[in-house]
Amino acid sequence: MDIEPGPLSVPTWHVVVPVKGRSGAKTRLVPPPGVDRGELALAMACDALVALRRVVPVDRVVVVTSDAGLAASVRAAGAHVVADPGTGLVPAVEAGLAVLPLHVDRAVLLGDLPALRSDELAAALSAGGGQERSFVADRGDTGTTLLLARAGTPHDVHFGTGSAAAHAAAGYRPLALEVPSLRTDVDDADDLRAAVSLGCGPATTALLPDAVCSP
Ligand SMILES: Nc1nc2c(ncn2[C@@H]2O[C@H](COP(=O)(O)OP(=O)(O)OP(=O)(O)O)[C@@H](O)[C@H]2O)c(=O)[nH]1
Ligand SMILES: C=C(OP(=O)(O)O)C(=O)O
Repeated sequence: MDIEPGPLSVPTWHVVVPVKGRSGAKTRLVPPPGVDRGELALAMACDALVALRRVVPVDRVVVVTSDAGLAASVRAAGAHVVADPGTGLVPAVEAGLAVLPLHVDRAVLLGDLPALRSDELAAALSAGGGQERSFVADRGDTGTTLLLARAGTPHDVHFGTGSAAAHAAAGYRPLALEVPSLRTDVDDADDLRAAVSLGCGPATTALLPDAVCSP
């Protein structure tokens, strides 16, 4: 999180990132032997946050979490922390959005994107600037990884199973972009392999045994 903003900066978006605490995180993901699931979930979120930080000024980042360690490092970096209401993903996202005024562009980026690349995120945020409401679907086209609403347009959040269709039904336009790192959310071991083949960030890579990182 101590990375200076680079030339990719897309300054108009404020971005909410929900990150579950260690316990109860990523229950569908069977981690490689010897890897703690909660630590892996947090590492993936850290890699996503570092990529985000290269694109958006840190004081426009809002992390919703109950994890004290993550909250402390996020605050130290200059981003905002909102306490997790503890009632699931949608309430967590809504709690983050609630601290942002309607008159700014507001994005929600999920935190399970360990291979996220700044240039792909910047491309999506730029494309979202052309729509009132838009989203990026996950690689299976069923979930949502990035949800965007321009200034003045309220969000209508439907994260969870089948969220891509739900967001489309709510009037969000799908952004058809070549952004594999932004579409590769990690729910299970197959997703983790896909993320590794794209190249995970350093926090995730450091946790994974060499066998997982080898082709
Ligand atoms: N703050 C917060 N973030 C959440 C919550 N539920 C999910 N998230 C985050 O939202 C993103 C996508 O969530 P999921 O894929 O449902 O993750 P998960 O609940 O850890 O995984 P499963 O247990 O396998 O469903 C991840 O970054 C999670 O950390 C929640 O209740 N609170
Ligand atoms: C959180 C979502 O689903 P999944 O956990 O299946 O990625 C979603 O796409 O809104």
